[in-house]
Amino acid sequence: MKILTSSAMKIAESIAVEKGSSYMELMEQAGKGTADRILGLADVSGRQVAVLCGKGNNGGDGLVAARYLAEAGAEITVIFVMGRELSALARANLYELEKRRVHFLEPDAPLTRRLEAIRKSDVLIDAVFGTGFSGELPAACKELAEAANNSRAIKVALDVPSGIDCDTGLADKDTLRADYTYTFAALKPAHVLKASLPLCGKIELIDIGIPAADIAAIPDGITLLSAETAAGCIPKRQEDSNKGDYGKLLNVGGCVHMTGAVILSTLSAMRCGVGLVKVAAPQPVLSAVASHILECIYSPLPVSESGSISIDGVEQLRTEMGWATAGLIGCGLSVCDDTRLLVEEVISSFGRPLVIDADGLNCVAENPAMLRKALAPVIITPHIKEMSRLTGLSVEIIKNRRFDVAAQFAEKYGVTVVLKDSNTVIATPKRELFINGNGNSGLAKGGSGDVLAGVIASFLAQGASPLAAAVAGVFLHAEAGDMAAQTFTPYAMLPSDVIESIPFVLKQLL
Ligand SMILES: NC(=O)C1=CN([C@@H]2O[C@H](COP(=O)(O)OP(=O)(O)OC[C@H]3O[C@@H](n4cnc5c(N)ncnc54)[C@H](OP(=O)(O)O)[C@@H]3O)[C@@H](O)[C@H]2O)[C@@H](O)CC1
Ligand SMILES: Nc1ncnc2c1ncn2[C@@H]1O[C@H](COP(=O)(O)OP(=O)(O)O)[C@@H](O)[C@H]1O
Ligand SMILES: [K+]
Repeated sequence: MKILTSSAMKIAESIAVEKGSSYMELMEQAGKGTADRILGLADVSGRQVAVLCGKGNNGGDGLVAARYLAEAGAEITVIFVMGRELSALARANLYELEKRRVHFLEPDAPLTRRLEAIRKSDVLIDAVFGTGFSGELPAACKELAEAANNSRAIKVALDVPSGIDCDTGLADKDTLRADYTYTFAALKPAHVLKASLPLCGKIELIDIGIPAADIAAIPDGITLLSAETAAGCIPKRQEDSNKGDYGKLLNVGGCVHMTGAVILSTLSAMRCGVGLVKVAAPQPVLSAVASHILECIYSPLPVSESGSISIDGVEQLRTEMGWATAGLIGCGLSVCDDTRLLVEEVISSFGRPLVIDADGLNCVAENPAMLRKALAPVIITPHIKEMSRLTGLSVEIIKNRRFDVAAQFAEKYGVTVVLKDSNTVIATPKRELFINGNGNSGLAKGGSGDVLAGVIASFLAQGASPLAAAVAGVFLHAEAGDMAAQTFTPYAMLPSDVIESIPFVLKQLL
């Protein structure tokens, strides 16, 4: 399913108009679709319906819905929240509505009357702001928000609850909380982002006459990951095969202070079907790996004074790179002069697809241009803070502009970006964008990212394209997290439980 930002939505709108629809017709469909849904929820005849109406086209949608609900016998009160100077489309629909028996509470009506109308409403339609909103709710809206949020009415938000920026999911603390959000033509990022999702109630998509094929063709659309898409990206297995057919993954990482990361990524890679994993790590780390995993093989590397892989291991690493079909570097690696040099060496001389995670990325951060030296595709898997180090942008900017930041980095350095967060975003060098909606707060624990890196690297080693490996990996990892949370709760689940859940999720997907 395609998700459209506010600007992409405008493109969809203009394409629809070029093809013969009109802005007025689109608004009519949005308002009528809303009224139909409300009539499916409740018999409104003789009941109180309050419409909180803004100045823009979101308000216009509310006025159209009010007209249809008035025809169904509802007692309508329109409350002008932001004044009466409406957009041209909204104004035309206000003119139509004025011909009906409808109460209008003018902007200068006493606050008590407006609050009373909200309190006694059976259905409350939030048509103050839609895709045009950003920033903070104005005072005029805030003074009604509390009454709206405490109202016993069925609360229906048009497009997005007012107070939410539909592109970033940023929500004003006084956002009008909806029981239902009816959104038009396509979901917007706020309907998926975990910051705003809980404020939307039940989200329903209303067809306003823009064909799905046109929505799918919008170049700036963001694809929401689904089980079906992920399943299609998992490499196939043949009965007549041997371990050599499923790839050889070289997992370079670990230091004496961090032994668990490389264990988690190796285990998760093995659970996802790779034929062989070789762990290239300092000797003391390999002892820990050996006590946890029976099935992988080892390449013991010399240890530097700080307990990391020493640069003296570079020749051995070059030999191992010749053996592998894909690589993973960074889990528990640590950042020091030796590892920085090693990471640059691996990027510039490994001729196979490579996943760079965690400290591998921190080693790259000083000079991301080294990514351009890669001889084969690279996937980077930064969390927001690591992306901040890579780009020099603040965490806040990255969170608020996650699609642009991921897409621009992917394009600039020719890598596939897996920007991890409560909603992970995938961006390719061709500006394709994906977002993940599943997963839970139980994944917000040290080690979860190592599990994901192993999953993606495993698919890559088996021959999946970088995009397919990222799509399958991100979805499967979050789904395994959801399964682990069901058994253990988000509090108690551990990254190792996520690995234990992988087989069951694979069984469902395949
Ligand atoms: N796209 C489509 O296909 C279709 C779209 N449709 C509908 O149109 C909606 C989009 O309409 P829209 O563009 O008129 O914007 P909308 O959300 O009504 O608000 C704009 C107003 O809010 C203001 N404003 C913003 N932030 C503010 C703040 N912090 N504090 C105060 N004011 C603030 C902003 O002011 P400005 O920034 O311009 O000064 C402007 O006056 C969309 O969500 C859907 O419901 C449907 O009809 C079907 C077809
Ligand atoms: N609240 C959340 N909801 C869903 N997924 C989450 C949440 N918090 C973290 N995750 C996921 O968990 C993983 C955490 O990765 P990371 O922060 O790199 O962990 P570590 O480096 O400790 O292994 C990422 O895949 C991220 O998408
Ligand atoms: K709204």
